This record gives sequence, structure tokens and C-alpha cells, in this order.
Amino acid sequence: MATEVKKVLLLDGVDPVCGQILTQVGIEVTTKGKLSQDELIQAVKEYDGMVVRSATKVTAEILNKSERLCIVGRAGTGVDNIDVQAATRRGVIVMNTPDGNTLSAAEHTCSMICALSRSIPQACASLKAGNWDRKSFMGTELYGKTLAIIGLGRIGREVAKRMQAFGMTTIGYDPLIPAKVTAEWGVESLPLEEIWPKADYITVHTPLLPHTKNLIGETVFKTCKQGLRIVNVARGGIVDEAALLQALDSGTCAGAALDVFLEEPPTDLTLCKHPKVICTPHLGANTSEAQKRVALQIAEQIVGMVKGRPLVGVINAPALANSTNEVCKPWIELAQALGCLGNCLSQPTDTPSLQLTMELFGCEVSTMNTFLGSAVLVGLLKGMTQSGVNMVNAPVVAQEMGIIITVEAHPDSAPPVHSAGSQAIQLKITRGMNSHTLLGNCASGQATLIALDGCVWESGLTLGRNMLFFTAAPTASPLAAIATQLVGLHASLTSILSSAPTQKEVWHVARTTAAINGTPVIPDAKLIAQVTF
Ligand SMILES: NC(=O)c1ccc[n+]([C@@H]2O[C@H](COP(=O)([O-])OP(=O)(O)OC[C@H]3O[C@@H](n4cnc5c(N)ncnc54)[C@H](O)[C@@H]3O)[C@@H](O)[C@H]2O)c1
Ligand SMILES: O=C(O)[C@H](O)COP(=O)(O)O
Repeated sequence: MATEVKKVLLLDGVDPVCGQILTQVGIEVTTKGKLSQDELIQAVKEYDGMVVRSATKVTAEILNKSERLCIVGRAGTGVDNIDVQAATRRGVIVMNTPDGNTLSAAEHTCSMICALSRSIPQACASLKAGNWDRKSFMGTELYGKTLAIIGLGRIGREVAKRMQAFGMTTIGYDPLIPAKVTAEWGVESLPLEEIWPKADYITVHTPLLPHTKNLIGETVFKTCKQGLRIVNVARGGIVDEAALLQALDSGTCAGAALDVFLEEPPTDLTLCKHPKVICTPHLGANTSEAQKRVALQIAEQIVGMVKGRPLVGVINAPALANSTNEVCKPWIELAQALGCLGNCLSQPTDTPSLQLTMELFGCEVSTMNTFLGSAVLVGLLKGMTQSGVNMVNAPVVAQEMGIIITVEAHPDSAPPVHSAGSQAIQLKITRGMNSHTLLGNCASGQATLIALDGCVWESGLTLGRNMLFFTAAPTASPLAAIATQLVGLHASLTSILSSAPTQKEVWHVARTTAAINGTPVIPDAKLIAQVTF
């Protein structure tokens, strides 16, 4: 699934190395600082790709106005500024560079903890204002204090390592990382309710999600130690800003270090101006090293995608990660062709209910079980919807249409028809009372139909342009009538290939040089589908 990317828009001051790498492979790059929503809605129409940091909000409106956009790259970690759901619905891949700025964010967090313990920014401001005030800035040591780390992913664990060097005891919580693993980095995992009363410092390192919004709020502050200090270098909103202000005023919280805010830049500066608060304008990833790294990574990921290499950093279609290599390509084409043929054979759409069962036979094709279902849906949906369907959005579009697909892999089983060889895809499509079973392979590198409803083509039927599928009784001989009818419709017939018969029927597939106008009427055969793959 190599994707064509000709023009890319770089926003938010993404490091120039990104543009340099994209340009080297012939991609045209436009660099803009920041665009308003309206400007971006206009601009996006011209681009196949866009690379942003956290400032640009990639909204559903922008995505839906895009005409050729296929990739949104995030030169950084958090994707909460991108409407990922809308991108998926639109068939746009969203990629990030999750580890490019980890060290910078961890170092910034540690700097904040140190600065908080000794009121360094406040003392600095006081001296710059001409005061020599040593009394107001009595600090506390970090040595022997307990640091609670909420979210023990990439950044959380780097913070733990560094703060242990100061002699801090590190405890933490992460629903996905087992206690045995965190113990290896010297972090004792505890349930949240046990963490709050133990912590002298709390630092949060989770993404902002519905379940992490206001994770630390009024109720939590009530159970914390008097004099707790809190750090947020993750996302504004994980610590409830109103509850924090109250805790600072009441003395429950002795200090807060904030790099991120619910609204950025904040229009209400009450928290920032609070004497116990130290703050930075979202600088966690603002180092030349991190910015070069994330810009380089996102550029290389886009180039890899264009060149058909395995996708890296994909947020919204992880199943497609390994779908881009040359081995997968013919199987994807076959699955799309079977989906397309299945849809044409099961016309008319007298019932909306549609069920698909795809079985993969053989070890090679079985490894593709995560994405061949999407490929079948692409083929199926292309004939059913007007909107652009691709491997990214096909599962969502199908789900919205009530289409059910199940995929079964049989790595150790041979296909049900001997002539299919060792690897094959079987698709059963059921629409109301109408049901067809298609078996195909791509042994010759081309999508090939081996059997249809049990009728076998021993040497396979290559699926190509202008094919007409007729069914007939096994005793009928309609070939001459088919040829005569097609000539009557001014179609130049190139071949007719008949399957072996079953007791019930035989399939005759005619190929013409161009699509025919009109429906051939043949007494002994019924035209079921006219398809171009
Ligand atoms: N300020 C900055 O400039 C800056 C820079 C980089 C990253 N960040 C932010 O830092 C955050 C963490 O980044 P990361 O790279 O460590 O991410 P990560 O995915 O490696 O780690 C996040 C961890 O949070 C955990 N988690 C999820 N829900 C949780 C919950 N309810 N309680 C506790 N843990 C929970 C996850 O299991 C995961 O292990 C992201 O939101 C990112 O956007 C900010
Ligand atoms: O999630 C991130 O990567 C950080 O918040 C950094 O954001 P930035 O790229 O806007 O500095």
C-alpha cells in the first residue's frame, strides 16, 4: 500500500530537517508558522500531507475539507490536538513520534521538581527586582522525599531514574505496567488511594483522555499530605486547575510546576501568577535535540510510507503497519478483488444485511489476518458508497453500514480445493437469502479466482477488466449464444472460460475488450455480474 504524497505542509515551526528529508525524495514542501482555522481549511485542499506540533488543532472540519490529504504527521507525542476519529473516518493516517522527545520532557520535569523545591524562579525574579531576600526562599531537600509518578510510560520511567539519583523514593501507578516491571526500575507500584497520602511530590505523565481528565481534583487533594508539591509536564486538564488553585490557597499544596494548560496559551493567568506556581509555556519538548529528532523521525516515517515500507508510529490504523511490503501487495489486491466480485454477485441489494466470512489458508497469508479484512471491505464498499474508501476507513464505514466481517486464519490447513495450492483466501458473502463462496489465490502474482460456489477453474481465472459472470445448468451449452449476444451488443469478445460443473451449476466467464452497453439475454444462462477489477 505505497501511498502517493506529492505536497506536504509543515506547520508550528517543525524543525527544517523535516522539510529537507521530504524534499530529498521529491516531495514538495511548504513551511508556514501557524495558520488560523479558516486559513488552514483553505490551505489543506492542496496538500497530501501535513506535519504539526501541538499548536495547530487538526479538527474534523479541516479534515473533511481536505481533498487529497492522506497523512497527518505529529512531530511529537500527544495527538490530542488532532481529531483522530475524524481522520480515520476520512481515511487519513495519523502518525506520531512517541519517543523523540521523551528525554527532553523527562529532563524538563526533573528541572521543574528541583526548581520547585528551592523556589528558584521566584528567588531569581526577586533578585532581578533588586532584592536580596534569603529568608523568603527557605527550601526543602529532595533527599528522602517520596515522588509519586502517575503514568509510568516512556517519560514517567525516565523521571524515576533521574530523581532516584537525588535520593527520592519513587512510587507510582500505571494500569498497563505490571508492578514486577516497575520494581525493576525502582518504582513501587501502588493503587492510587495508597499513593496520595504518601506523596511529597506528584508528577503526572499520562495522556489526556476522558479517564485522565481531572485525575487529580478536589477529592484527591483532600487525601494528600499537607505541603504536597505537584508537577504537570504532560497535558493541561489532568490536574484540575480550579481544584489546584484552591489547594494552593488553602496550603494543602505548597507549590505547583506547570508546563501545560487546559487552554494554551492560557487567557486566565490566575494560576500562572500565583506566588506558589512556577510555570513554562509548554517547553517540555523544546530542546534543539528533541525538535531535530522528532522532525527527522516524522519525515523518515512519511518517506517510509511513500516507499511502501512498514508503517511506523501509526496511531489510527495499527493493523496496517505490516501491510506495505511487496509480499502483501498481491494478497491485498486479491482480497479487494474478491470483495468487489462478492458485492457484484450478491446484487440486487434487496436486503441491507451483509455478512462476510473470510478464511485464510496457509501460513504466509494467515500472517496478514489483521489487514486483509480491511482490503475485502475496500473492494466491497467501492461499489456501494460514493465517499472515498481506503484501508484506513473501510472498517469504520462498514461498521456504520451494519456490515459484519469475521476473519479466520488457518495457518496449518491447505485450501479446500487442491488446485489452489498451499495459500488461498476464501470469502463467503451472504446478503439476505443470497450467498456466494469465492476462493482465490495469487500464486502467479495476480488476483486469481480458483472456485466460485464450488465450481472450479483448474488453472485459475485471472481477475481483470470487463468480465461477465454467467451461471447455467450443468447440462446447458450456452457458449455459442453468449458469443452471439455479445457480438450483437457490439462487444469484442476475447475469451470465455468455463468452470468445471457441480451437480447444480457451471459458471461461464466472458471477457470483452470494453464494457458492454445493455444486458445480454441468453435462454440457457443468466448474467449475474459484470465486473471490472
Ligand atoms: N510538555 C511537553 O512538552 C510534553 C512532551 C512530551 C510528552 N508530553 C506528554 O506526556 C504524556 C506522556 O508521554 P509518554 O511518552 O510518557 O507516553 P506513554 O504512552 O509512553 O506513557 C503514558 C502512560 O500513561 C499510562 N496511563 C494511561 N492512563 C493512565 C491512568 N489513568 N493512570 C495512570 N497511568 C495511565 C499508560 O498506561 C502509559 O504507560 C503525553 O500526554 C504527552 O503528550 C508532554
Ligand atoms: O506531546 C508532545 O510531544 C509535547 O507536548 C510537545 O509538544 P510540542 O511539539 O508542541 O512542543
